[in-house]
Amino acid sequence: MKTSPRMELDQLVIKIPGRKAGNPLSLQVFPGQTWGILGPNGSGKTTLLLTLAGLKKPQQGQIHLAGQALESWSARERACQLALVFQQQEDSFPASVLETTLTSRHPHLKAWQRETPEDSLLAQQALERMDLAAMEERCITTLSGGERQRLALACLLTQQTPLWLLDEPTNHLDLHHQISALELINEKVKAGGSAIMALHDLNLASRFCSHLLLLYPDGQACWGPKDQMLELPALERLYQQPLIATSISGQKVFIPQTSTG
Ligand SMILES: Nc1ncnc2c1ncn2[C@@H]1O[C@H](COP(=O)(O)OP(=O)(O)OP(=O)(O)O)[C@@H](O)[C@H]1O
Repeated sequence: MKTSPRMELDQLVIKIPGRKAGNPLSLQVFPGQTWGILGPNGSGKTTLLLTLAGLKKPQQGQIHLAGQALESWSARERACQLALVFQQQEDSFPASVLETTLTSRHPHLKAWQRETPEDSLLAQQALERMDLAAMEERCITTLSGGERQRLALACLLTQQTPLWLLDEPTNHLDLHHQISALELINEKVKAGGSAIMALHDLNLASRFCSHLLLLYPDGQACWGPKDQMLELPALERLYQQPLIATSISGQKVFIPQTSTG
């Protein structure tokens, strides 16, 4: 049986203030795929993710989520389909780590319904997975940058959606937690989920993405399976940065060239 795309972009043009319309994006994200969005600062990665989340209107084109126009989903139904991690987490009030994680179950509950013991268990398991179990009673305003990012990932996990949209998921994370976050995403995708994430680290993109979308600051774009996208000239043009390409254990690795070599 043919698998249906989890998300489909059809001639999508995002709105970037002061920039002329970029290349229309037409691509399909299937279960089992991790798409990386690569591009320099200001190229539109966050704007694209916000547009895919339904939080910004596109300039033109269509987005389909699970076969249905994105705008036709109610906010609650949409939150059962896709979960987000964005760069700045705004906390509306000083709740505990566990309470905050539990709010990710709300899209799955009826308006009057309280969280069940199963919801609490899911939240606690997610906190455990993100090494935050010992902090579940802490007020979120006391967390460090990396701990906050891990909390955002724990919330994503607790929301239990088939699609994850992530804006620089490794932001603020130490090396161990960067890899553990990306392995979590991989695990989710291997189990039939899908992820679309903006990344600045080419080597992590090479290792953890199946597909890449390259966004240029002038609005040009190209996309496809990662092996076709990880070509030196295209990447050097993307970042305006000379690179050295090598391979370690069959994995492409890129090192920025500096004026000293
Ligand atoms: N409300 C706004 N008014 C004016 N310009 C905006 C506004 N929102 C975004 N922009 C501009 O749109 C462009 C794309 O921003 P976006 O945050 O999507 O880039 P990005 O690729 O995610 O960048 P970074 O790598 O720095 O996170 C940037 O030049 C930004 O300054």
